[in-house]
Amino acid sequence: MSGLEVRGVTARYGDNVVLRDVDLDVAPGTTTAILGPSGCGKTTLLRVVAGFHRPDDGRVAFDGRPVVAPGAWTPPEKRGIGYLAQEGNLFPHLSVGENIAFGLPGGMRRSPGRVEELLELVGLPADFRERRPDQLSGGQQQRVALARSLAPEPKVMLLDEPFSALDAALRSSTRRAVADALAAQDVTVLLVTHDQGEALSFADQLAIMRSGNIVQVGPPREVYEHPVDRDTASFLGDLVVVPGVADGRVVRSPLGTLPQVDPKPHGPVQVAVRPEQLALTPVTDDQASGAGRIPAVVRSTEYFGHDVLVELELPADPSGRVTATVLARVPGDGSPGPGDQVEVSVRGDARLFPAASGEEPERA
Ligand SMILES: Nc1ncnc2c1ncn2[C@@H]1O[C@H](COP(=O)(O)OP(=O)(O)OP(=O)(O)O)[C@@H](O)[C@H]1O
Repeated sequence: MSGLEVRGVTARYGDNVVLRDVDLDVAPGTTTAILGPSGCGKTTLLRVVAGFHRPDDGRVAFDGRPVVAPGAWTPPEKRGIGYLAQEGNLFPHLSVGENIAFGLPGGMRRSPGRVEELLELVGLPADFRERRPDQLSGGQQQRVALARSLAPEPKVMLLDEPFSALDAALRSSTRRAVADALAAQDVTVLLVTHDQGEALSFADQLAIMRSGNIVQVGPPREVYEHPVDRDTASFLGDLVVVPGVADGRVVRSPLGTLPQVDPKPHGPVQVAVRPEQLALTPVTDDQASGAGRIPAVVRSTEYFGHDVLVELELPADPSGRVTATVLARVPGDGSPGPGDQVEVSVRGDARLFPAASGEEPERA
């Protein structure tokens, strides 16, 4: 049984169909991130689950109990959900304690000590109870808003871009505090985001959405390493793509001859790897070229501290023509500089996608 089950949900605004036959299962007590470009329907899906938008078709069930189905409709306030949006929307005239107590059935008097418990759950000291929201940082405000939404002990928690208003440093510490609090409550979580790193690090399951459809669902690592198509692959992070020719056993490309993993197409393909899959070895005059390594020249570098993006030209063809320009991501210390000769090798598996129409494959 799923903590949250979405089946065949179709939804529209007027004539504009924004969800098309969406299916999604979230196991009880786990977190699923929905990731997709702006306007693909993420928030609408959250609104359907919450009961703020009625779908045209399909069903939604919590712990096997339908809340939307043909002939069944549970209003939002009876669904047992918590909702945390981008701005926590705390009541500015109430103290932190009063804000949290607002979410408690019967208020603070009925549940003595519960406000302090919830503050501790979200990693804030008990004396924050007396503060006003404007005496808190953005991240602390989001934690209080989370404590307020967790107060009624929801079964399902919906998070709509809850960290996007925070700066980078606050975002990662708030994200960790929120993840810990949610894990301790054993709540089923649906997170909407268009931050790839957030989706990959926060969730147990990742659902990629495009134009109202879920195109891939799986553990974050699997989706990152085995994306179903090129759009999904590039949406999740930098991608190096070169043309290649596959024979069912190996694929030949400017990145060398690489073993084929499933699927095993024949003929022209696009060969895709992540920049961090490209390993660089410096070339010295007295050194013979290593097996499986492709000579390349560094065109430029971009320094990010923890790593460096190295732009490389692969002059593999005998005429000296540049066959491809690719990016490698290497550790920040001791990376090569512009004009350096290096050798490139591919670590791990390359993904193969159908050749772009009209593109002539180049043979390495
Ligand atoms: N209340 C509304 N009335 C009419 N159209 C709407 C309404 N809300 C959203 N839409 C449209 O529905 C589509 C999906 O919107 P939705 O907000 O679900 O996308 P999203 O993936 O959450 O986008 P974003 O990441 O930008 O928040 C968009 O084309 C949007 O313009």
